[in-house]
Amino acid sequence: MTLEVDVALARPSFDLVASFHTGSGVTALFGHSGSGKTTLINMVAGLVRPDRGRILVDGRALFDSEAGIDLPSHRRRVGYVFQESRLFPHLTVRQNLLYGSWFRGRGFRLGSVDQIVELLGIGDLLPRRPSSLSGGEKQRVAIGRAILSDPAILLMDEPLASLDDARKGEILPYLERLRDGLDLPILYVSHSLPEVIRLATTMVVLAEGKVTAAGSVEAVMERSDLFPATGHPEGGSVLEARVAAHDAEFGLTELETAGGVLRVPHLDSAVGSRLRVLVQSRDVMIATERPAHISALNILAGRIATLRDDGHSTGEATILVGGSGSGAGTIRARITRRSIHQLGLAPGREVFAVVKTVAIDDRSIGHYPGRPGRKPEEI
Ligand SMILES: Nc1ncnc2c1ncn2[C@@H]1O[C@H](COP(=O)(O)OP(=O)(O)OP(=O)(O)O)[C@@H](O)[C@H]1O
Repeated sequence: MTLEVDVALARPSFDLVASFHTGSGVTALFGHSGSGKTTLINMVAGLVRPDRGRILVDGRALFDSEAGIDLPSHRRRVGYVFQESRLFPHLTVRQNLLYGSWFRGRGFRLGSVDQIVELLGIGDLLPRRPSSLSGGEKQRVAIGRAILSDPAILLMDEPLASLDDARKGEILPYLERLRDGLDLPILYVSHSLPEVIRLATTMVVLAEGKVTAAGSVEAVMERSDLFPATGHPEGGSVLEARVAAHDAEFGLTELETAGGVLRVPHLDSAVGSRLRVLVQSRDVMIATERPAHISALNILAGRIATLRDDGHSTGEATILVGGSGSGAGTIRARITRRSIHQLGLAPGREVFAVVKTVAIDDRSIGHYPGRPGRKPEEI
């Protein structure tokens, strides 16, 4: 599947000019509040009309100003999940789910209703009404309803935004199952970096109505210059990792990365699983000698590649860990300008990156899309 977007819209206080191409899996539209994410996803849905441009799904034009095409929403074959579930309060969960299927033609590409119910774990909820469901359950039903309309693409606008952390944690595995179990591309609006790292295959970064980067999550995260414009001055880096062992005594999981072993709180992933880990730059400290007598369990040896400061109080160091060449990984550390000065940090200097174990949890760990052990380029 492909999604091609090349659109422009001028509003009195806001211009949006966006162009990107993406494929299967989850494409995250990432950017800070007001960057144009909802406007863009609404253009794909047919709720906002671009001034000019084209939007194609698998080569099929949903909108093409030159050709005079502007399909109405109900003919676009898009499923839309909003921040709040927007279920019909007077219908049961079963009726809400089937409502989506009333609008589809014959045949359901994505599997049976039972399969979708099973995939989302909502079988027990079928006779209930939305008012008796938790926020996470409502969102799972809303996702089921959107899928059962048999869309060619699923649009999700911050579907976890109204949920607390516990509910978010509950729903994320279902989103991973959707991504890996259905042949359905998902355009996913988020301003949560951990969510993007966990779910997305591709990332499109928006700032002030412009696409500032688009590509694989790993490649985009390499671009530390992007993050100030996204409202995340403290970006991070994504390390490729493999589950090496579980330490039952202390409730830890050991991850092998290019830079060395990372110990993180216990993860529910089998030994051998391939993961990616977001290490946020604010969770990394730098030492010029290997620290001893320190509580942090993760000390990675490396060399400073770049150093940049904001001219005020803080700076960011990019540290190459695990040697050079293709085996190397990158870690970023956000530290004060005073520390840069006191430690005499400079590009080329050998240092140790210290990562707090508790800074990495389920929400900053993503399974590679597809079956465990597969890398994105193999899918
Ligand atoms: N109907 C409208 N008329 C005029 N301006 C609008 C309209 N809808 C949105 N805007 C403006 O367009 C800009 C982008 O808004 P949009 O909702 O797309 O951003 P966003 O990235 O989704 O933000 P958030 O994360 O807060 O939802 C904002 O400046 C907003 O005020």
